[in-house]
Amino acid sequence: MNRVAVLGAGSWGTTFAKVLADGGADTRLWARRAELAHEINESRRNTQYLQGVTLPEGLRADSDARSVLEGADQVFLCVPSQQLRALLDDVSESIPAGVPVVSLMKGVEASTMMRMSEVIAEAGGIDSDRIAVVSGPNLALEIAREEPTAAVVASDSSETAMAVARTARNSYFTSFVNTDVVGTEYGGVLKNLVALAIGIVDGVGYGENTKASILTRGLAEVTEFAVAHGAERTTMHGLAGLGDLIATCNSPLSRNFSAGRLLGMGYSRDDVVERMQQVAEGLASVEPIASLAELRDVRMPILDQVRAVLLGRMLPREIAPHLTTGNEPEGETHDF
Ligand SMILES: NC(=O)C1=CN([C@@H]2O[C@H](COP(=O)(O)OP(=O)(O)OC[C@H]3O[C@@H](n4cnc5c(N)ncnc54)[C@H](OP(=O)(O)O)[C@@H]3O)[C@@H](O)[C@H]2O)C=CC1
Ligand SMILES: O=C(CO)COP(=O)(O)O
Repeated sequence: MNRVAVLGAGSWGTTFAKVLADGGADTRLWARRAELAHEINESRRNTQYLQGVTLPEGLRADSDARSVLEGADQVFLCVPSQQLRALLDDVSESIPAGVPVVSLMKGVEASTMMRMSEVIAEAGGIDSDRIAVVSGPNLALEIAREEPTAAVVASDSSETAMAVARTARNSYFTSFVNTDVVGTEYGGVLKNLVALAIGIVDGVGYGENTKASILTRGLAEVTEFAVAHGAERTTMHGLAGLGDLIATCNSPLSRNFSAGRLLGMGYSRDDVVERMQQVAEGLASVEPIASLAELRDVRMPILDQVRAVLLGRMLPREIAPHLTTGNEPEGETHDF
């Protein structure tokens, strides 16, 4: 039996730990607060993050990361992206040698513009063929309720991807594999920005045409960005790209959609951050992704507009009329 460690006991870390335990793995979950670890072990609940969900017996929580990591065959990391480096600084020496290290996160590090797999390689000193990333249409609460779902596991090494996919599989959760780490990661990061945009127009009160327009143009924008950074185009049309856009962009379960909705209702960025109970990664990704887009000369009109709303330079209700780049002469804008 595989022994696995999941670091981070928020909504996704806890859900993914349940996925692994339900797939037969002996699963240890690190919760930074001892009282949360206690609740998980004693009542099989994580009431703050997963209301109404009963956690399996094969999952044990602990607030000591070192004992969670001891003897693990695979390690899964799931804290907010801005916190990953500090976590690795603390625990990387306790990660067993040679085992796969897997990112479940969907952000970039704002200060370095690095993807999570890059932070794992740099701060954790882990070889790229041991690193994997998981992404896809994976709203935590739906999976915790055991609704059938698919994800993608990507690694430079197909052996690593397959080993992780075999562990992250059970009666309600399926993992597909690929070797496009860049595309799989950027799919998860970039759909958060489109979800913010769609949340904004939903908050304004616009209907389905506006949202479908942004989602479809969002896919084109996200694809151009990811391909310019080395992703495979096909990845963006798979689970980690289109799949995650569809799941996230119109679901009240999405924190990014919900944060966008608050912006659309007129709350400021600071108000939104204060009101969010959980991490909305898109808020911290806007600036680094805008900088990366500029570096590769990729035009991202939807991102630009989300950024303008966050900076208070554009009214939320002004987003929709500028779905194309806004600068081309009439007749020179193309769809795909
Ligand atoms: N929720 C979802 O549906 C999905 C989320 N993801 C991704 O998973 C990642 C984690 O998100 P999610 O679990 O949803 O987030 P949550 O907001 O639900 O939970 C965050 C977790 O990180 C912990 N944490 C916060 N700050 C720190 C810190 N400084 N050091 C260590 N731990 C910290 C929190 O601990 P505490 O409770 O003590 O504050 C909590 O356990 C994100 O990148 C997200 O994009 C990916 C797919 C689906
Ligand atoms: O990544 C997710 C679904 O795939 C979760 O989205 P949010 O972080 O917006 O809740």
